[in-house]
Amino acid sequence: MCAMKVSDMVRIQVTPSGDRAYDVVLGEGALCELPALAAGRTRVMVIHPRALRATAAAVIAELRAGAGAGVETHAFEVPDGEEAKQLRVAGACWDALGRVGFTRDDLVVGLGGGTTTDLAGFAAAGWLRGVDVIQVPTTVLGMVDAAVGGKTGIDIEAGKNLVGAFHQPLAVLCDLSTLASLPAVEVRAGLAEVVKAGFIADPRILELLEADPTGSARLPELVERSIRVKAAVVSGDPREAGRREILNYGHTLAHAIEKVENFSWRHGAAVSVGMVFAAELSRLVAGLDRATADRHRELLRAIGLPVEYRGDRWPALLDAMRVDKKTRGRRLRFVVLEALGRPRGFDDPEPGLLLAAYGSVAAGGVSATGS
Ligand SMILES: NC(=O)c1ccc[n+]([C@@H]2O[C@H](COP(=O)([O-])OP(=O)(O)OC[C@H]3O[C@@H](n4cnc5c(N)ncnc54)[C@H](O)[C@@H]3O)[C@@H](O)[C@H]2O)c1
Ligand SMILES: O=C(O)C(=O)C[C@@H](O)[C@H](O)[C@H](O)COP(=O)(O)O
Ligand SMILES: [Zn+2]
Repeated sequence: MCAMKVSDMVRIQVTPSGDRAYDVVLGEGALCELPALAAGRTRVMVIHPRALRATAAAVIAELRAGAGAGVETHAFEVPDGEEAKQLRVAGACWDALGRVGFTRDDLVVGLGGGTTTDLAGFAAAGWLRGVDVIQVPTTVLGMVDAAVGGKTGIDIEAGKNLVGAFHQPLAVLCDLSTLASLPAVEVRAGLAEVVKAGFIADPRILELLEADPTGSARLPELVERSIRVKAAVVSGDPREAGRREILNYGHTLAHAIEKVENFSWRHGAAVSVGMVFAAELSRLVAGLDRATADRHRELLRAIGLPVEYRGDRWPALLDAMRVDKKTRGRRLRFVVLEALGRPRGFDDPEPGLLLAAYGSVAAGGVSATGS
């Protein structure tokens, strides 16, 4: 795998205050940096989904060849998709680490999409109260968002990502060649978080996607720009004491949709609907101009992402939003845009305004009493 010519890598530093700095390495062949980073460890556990069984085997072979004879390598397979982010799967990871006698100077590698990196990061955060993890995202969404910034966690019955930890990785290796096998529907899901980065901080992203909604012509640039947005935000506020919440744009409703749909919706698809809703709320409560609000729907639709959800689900969504992490007491909190690139928090919108904003995404009109 690493015998091929490795192109120049882009390196983006994340400097979380109070924690060690690390690089996000981006480019074709970034994975080839893993053996050197793993050298000197006694054990490496590669946590990967079923879909990446062959890639994991190749990574293990590279580690055996390049990390030194003393490194013992293990692979642990987890389910594809959101099914991996469950307590019983985290428990299975910890049992696997226990079986091989994983110690504090050993290394976990999270190889896969955002669900895998969230799970592997959480497993690493919990094991012996924290061991090193290197994240190797293999989806667009994982590269531009999930693997960067140290938010790890799992879902529980009460809601999405409700149990987790902040645990910064040692490095993030975004090898663009791993995206060759990624289905188009997963690329589109990842573009939702790219669009988010565009609206909250980097409007050039929106122009690039408007020119080519598949993103394919300029994917490396889109990924790099989005990582730069995320790296800058999490460096300033790694544990979401304040500003980091802007990365939650569109997510209050998105996480509620995911919960109401029993986690069968892709995260990126839910974020797409959530951003159309948040844009309309922004228009109603924060003075966002109509053209920028409409731009959300137009771009997300052009990409092929959903911009509507069931109108009869509003009561269930409202219930789910009450356990969002931004909620304080009984006050719901949303991220809104005052203008393009100017996000901020907004507390406790009037119920009528929330319902009106939901009207902008409600297929078949809103039914406030629900089904
Ligand atoms: N921690 C964070 O900051 C953060 C940020 C954004 C999203 N997330 C989380 O990320 C998750 C979504 O991540 P995702 O969209 O990457 O989904 P995912 O991890 O479910 O991956 C999508 C699917 O593609 C498969 N896959 C992964 N890489 C592949 C490849 N290269 N080729 C073929 N198949 C491949 C996976 O097995 C899965 O079936 C959600 O749980 C979301 O909450 C976390
Ligand atoms: O990194 C962050 O901070 C984000 O909010 C990024 C989001 O895209 C991501 O979906 C995150 O997992 C949501 O976090 P949560 O704290 O709302 O669960
Ligand atoms: Zn997200």
